Amino acid sequence: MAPVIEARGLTYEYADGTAAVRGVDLTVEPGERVAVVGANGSGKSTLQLALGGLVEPTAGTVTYFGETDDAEAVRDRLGVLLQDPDDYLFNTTVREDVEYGPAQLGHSREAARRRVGELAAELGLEALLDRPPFRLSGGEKQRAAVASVLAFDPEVLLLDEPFGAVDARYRERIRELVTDREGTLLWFTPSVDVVPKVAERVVLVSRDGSVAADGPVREILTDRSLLENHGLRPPAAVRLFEGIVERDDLPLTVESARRRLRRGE
Ligand SMILES: Nc1ncnc2c1ncn2[C@@H]1O[C@H](COP(=O)(O)OP(=O)(O)OP(=O)(O)O)[C@@H](O)[C@H]1O
Repeated sequence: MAPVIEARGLTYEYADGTAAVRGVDLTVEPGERVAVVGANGSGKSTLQLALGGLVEPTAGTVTYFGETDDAEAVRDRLGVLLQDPDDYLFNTTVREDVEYGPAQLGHSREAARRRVGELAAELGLEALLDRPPFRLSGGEKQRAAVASVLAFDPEVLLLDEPFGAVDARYRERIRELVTDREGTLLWFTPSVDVVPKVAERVVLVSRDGSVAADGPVREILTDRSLLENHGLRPPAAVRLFEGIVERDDLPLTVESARRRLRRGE
């Protein structure tokens, strides 16, 4: 099967000359779960826009499904969640916003309603569906935006900081909704702690917008000097056990660190 996304020499410069993405080569295979991590301002959001076909690259190419360079031709297969939930919520009610995607794709009204009902229950939006989106809190807006992207069940999800202002309970729900589904995932975030739970591969973006490293989660998240050189640090569980157990044995999540402590290893 052809790669879902294949970027070659992908570069994006803003009008003021800021080169936010530089010469990125990235191949994402069907079903892969990739976390794109990097410090604030390293270019993750811009990379997401360029990979999602929402900005025209200044140089380089992005090919989708081995078929086309035109993101609009595959728009219904890409679920792009931007960092700012206000970009999604433009209808009179939250319900209309969440139903918008499935309706655009010609799903039956009944199927759309059912899917929206399921997502609303999962994401605690039921009481909010008939409210205007601008009356929601930051975390509620973020949950509604996540629901609107998941509602049309795209083959590829490109999520920029989907946790945003969301509290711990709904973070867990969003994480489950996203990882329980089949399909390809690109999760863009400056916080590495969530990465082992959502991805098996990490792309580390350098402050100059290029790719500094691309590899398995364990290899990258246990490399303190690599992460520190790029403005990040290892996850809490790694920091706790660093120097106490071998690198290959480091727990990557707090949950596995806790299990380790319980067993007294
Ligand atoms: N509209 C714009 N015009 C000019 N420069 C911009 C614009 N938007 C972003 N930038 C710059 O591009 C660079 C990359 O920004 P981007 O938002 O892609 O980074 P990021 O890694 O997503 O950051 P964060 O973790 O803070 O969300 C930064 O230097 C930023 O200041």
